[in-house]
Parts: sequence; C-alpha cells; structure tokens
Amino acid sequence: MTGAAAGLRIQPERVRELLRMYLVVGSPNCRGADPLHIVEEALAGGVTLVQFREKGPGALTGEARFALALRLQDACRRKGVPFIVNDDVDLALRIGADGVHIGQEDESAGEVRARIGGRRLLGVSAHTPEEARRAVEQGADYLGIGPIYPTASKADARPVQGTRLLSELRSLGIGVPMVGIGGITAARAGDVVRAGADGVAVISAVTGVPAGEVRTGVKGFLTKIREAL
Ligand SMILES: Cc1ncc(COP(=O)(O)OP(=O)(O)O)c(N)n1
Ligand SMILES: Cc1ncsc1CCOP(=O)(O)O
Ligand SMILES: [Mg+2]
Repeated sequence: MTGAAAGLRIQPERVRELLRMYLVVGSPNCRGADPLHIVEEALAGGVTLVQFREKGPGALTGEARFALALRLQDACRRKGVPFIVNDDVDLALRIGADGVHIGQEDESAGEVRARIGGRRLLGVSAHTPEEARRAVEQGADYLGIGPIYPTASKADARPVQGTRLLSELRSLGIGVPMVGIGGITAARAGDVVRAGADGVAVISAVTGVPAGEVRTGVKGFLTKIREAL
C-alpha cells in the first residue's frame, strides 16, 4: 500500500453511527474564517465524521491544500473522529486518511477500493437504485444520497430529489449505511433520517454560520437526528 497506514478497519455497525452528523468542509465554504477553527468547533459540538472537500472557487491547491488537509486531520485525530478525503485518492493515501468519498464522475468504486484497501472507508454518491447496487457490489461502505434539497454549495449538483430515493432504496431492501446530503438544516434533518438515512451530511448549515454558533448549531442537529432515529 502506498502512503501512510490507515487505522483499524471500521466495522459496518460503527459506520451508521459515524454517519449521524457528517461535516463536509473546505476553505471556500468557510467565508474567510479559519477552516481549522470551524472544524474544531464542529468537533466540540459532536460531529461524527469529517470530509475534506477542498473544491470550488478559491480552493487551495498543491502544498497549501496538502497542509490544510493535514491540519484538519490532526484536529479530527485528537477527537477520535475519522477523516475522509473527497475525490482525491492520492491525497488520502499520502496523509493516511481514514477513507475516501467519490461520486459517479470520479474514479470507479472498484478501482478506488483496490487502491485504498479494505481498512479505509469508501463512500460513494448514488442517484438511482442501480447506482446504489453497483456501488455496494464494488465495495462501498456507505452511500451519499442527494441533493435532497436545493443547495448552493455544489455548482454541478444533480436535480433535487427530496427524500424519495432514500425511501425507495430502503423499500427495495438496500440496507447499506446511507447519508443524505444537500440543503439539509437542523429543521429538516429529522425528515431525512425518518426517510431512511442513518444521518446527514452538511456543508453550509455548519460552515456558513458565525464561528461562535457552529458548536451549538451542531448540537441542535444532533438533537433532531436522535429524536428521529
Ligand atoms: C457524503 C457525501 N455525499 C455526496 C457527495 C457528493 O460527491 P460527488 O457527487 O462526487 O460530488 P463532489 O462532492 O465531488 O463535488 C459528497 N461529497 N459527500
Ligand atoms: C457535495 C454535495 N453533494 C450533493 S449536494 C452537496 C452540497 C451540500 O452542501 P450544503 O449542505 O451546503 O447544501
Ligand atoms: Mg466527487
């Protein structure tokens, strides 16, 4: 295996718990605030998983991107929260991340699973039952389902689907851990979980509020999620 070693393999039952309150974050989402401070506040509030998604206008590149990934990962390690890299398998391997999240336009799930081995988490975005089944066959540990609601955080997002696909996948007997993403607020989190998600993945509802409100905002999400489980 290339790069730094990952930690112990995360058991499937633990994956559902890790997906409860999943922060997706990059510097372009932090509106001038220090991403490390935002992530530390979100960790203090109780986020269960963090994804480094350094993407979009003004995103860091090269060594600055690498250095930010390491700083955020260190903060997560101090709290025992797994750290996932979006899209970039090389970066994930280089920093010894706990996993990778890919979409349908990225490297295939089977190729990524082969590259990251069995001990790192693999998350795959799916928009249809067929994509969901294929991702699971190719080794996905969890699925990202969305956009559930309108989002301003992804320029090339697919059409909004509401909670329909989550319910459909569960009614088809697809039991893999799933997280909803896209326009999710604390007020909407319960509906997403009741539709079948194990948790919610969020960018702007956490990174787009004043830094002093991040911690209580995350706690508010967790309250709504626990009520809905
Ligand atoms: C948890 C989670 N779910 C879905 C996505 C979206 O991934 P993708 O479709 O590859 O789009 P980008 O995030 O790469 O723009 C995600 N990142 N995380
Ligand atoms: C990465 C991604 N994939 C589908 S929607 C989305 C953006 C989610 O961001 P927000 O929580 O701000 O709507
Ligand atoms: Mg992607």
